[in-house]
Amino acid sequence: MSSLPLPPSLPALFTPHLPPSSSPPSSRPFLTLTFATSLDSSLSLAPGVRTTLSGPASKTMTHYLRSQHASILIGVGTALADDPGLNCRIAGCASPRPIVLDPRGRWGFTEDAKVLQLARAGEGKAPFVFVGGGVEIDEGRRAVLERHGGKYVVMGTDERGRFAWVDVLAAIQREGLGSVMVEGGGEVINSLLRAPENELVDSVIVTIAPTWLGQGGVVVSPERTGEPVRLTGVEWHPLGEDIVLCGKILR
Ligand SMILES: NC(=O)c1ccc[n+]([C@@H]2O[C@H](COP(=O)([O-])OP(=O)(O)OC[C@H]3O[C@@H](n4cnc5c(N)ncnc54)[C@H](O)[C@@H]3O)[C@@H](O)[C@H]2O)c1
Ligand SMILES: Nc1nc(=O)c(N)c(NC[C@H](O)[C@H](O)[C@H](O)COP(=O)(O)O)[nH]1
Repeated sequence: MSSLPLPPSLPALFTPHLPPSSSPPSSRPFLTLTFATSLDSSLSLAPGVRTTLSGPASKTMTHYLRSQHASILIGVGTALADDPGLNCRIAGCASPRPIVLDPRGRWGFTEDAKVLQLARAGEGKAPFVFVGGGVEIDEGRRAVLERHGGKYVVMGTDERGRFAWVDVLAAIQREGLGSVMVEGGGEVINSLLRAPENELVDSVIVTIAPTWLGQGGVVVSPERTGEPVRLTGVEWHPLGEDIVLCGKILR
């Protein structure tokens, strides 16, 4: 796969918003929430539809962000819709460990999944798939995953069949992964932006693309469980025709 050139100015712009390179041991991983949105707050044209929003410059930034995290997390809806690679395509950069939240065991991947193709080629890592305790794991699929260096991680779920975010972060920490870049999709982002879960978010980096996707898209708009969620310490960085918003959630 062709690699993306890293503009020399990019790292300095984003370093203040990324996991510190050396820090005292922490009780949970550093969490960066990052995604690309349209002007009408959509992530994609419809659930299950892969939709390109980032232009080339902000896409390179996303790959740089991937290189700066130990892990990258998506929901199974994104795994099913996008068949993502979840690696870093900047030459010489380390790829993060993909984590897929799949509480009901819906992800029926084969070894043709892009993330596994990349792992086989040494261009990425195989995923850790977090499944709910009640899921009957297909042994063939478990073997495929483990052959590539991935695995299933079994987790408890709440009455709605969800994982608690504190449990997700504790499991990531147990795997020795000190940081996580949460990339989407809609359910994952909205469940993390609501209070009190948003206390777990250390940094927010949003690419805003100059387009309206129209009604019917997968929208970022968290359930209102407290005060409006506002960013502070904000920086706006134009990248190509997009603008990238960085900040921290105001406590
Ligand atoms: N523009 C972007 O940056 C971006 C990023 C990612 C995905 N997307 C798009 O978003 C769409 C997918 O979004 P979506 O909302 O359908 O799916 P999603 O990726 O958020 O996955 C939803 C599923 O993840 C699991 N999940 C989510 N939160 C959980 C929690 N707290 N505990 C346990 N499980 C949890 C559940 O099984 C849920 O059904 C796709 O169209 C994709 O292309 C866009
Ligand atoms: N930054 C960003 N801009 C976009 O326009 C877009 N659609 C995504 N979507 C994020 C989601 O996690 C996708 O699944 C991966 O972007 C798939 O991409 P890869 O195959 O891993 O390169 N992310």
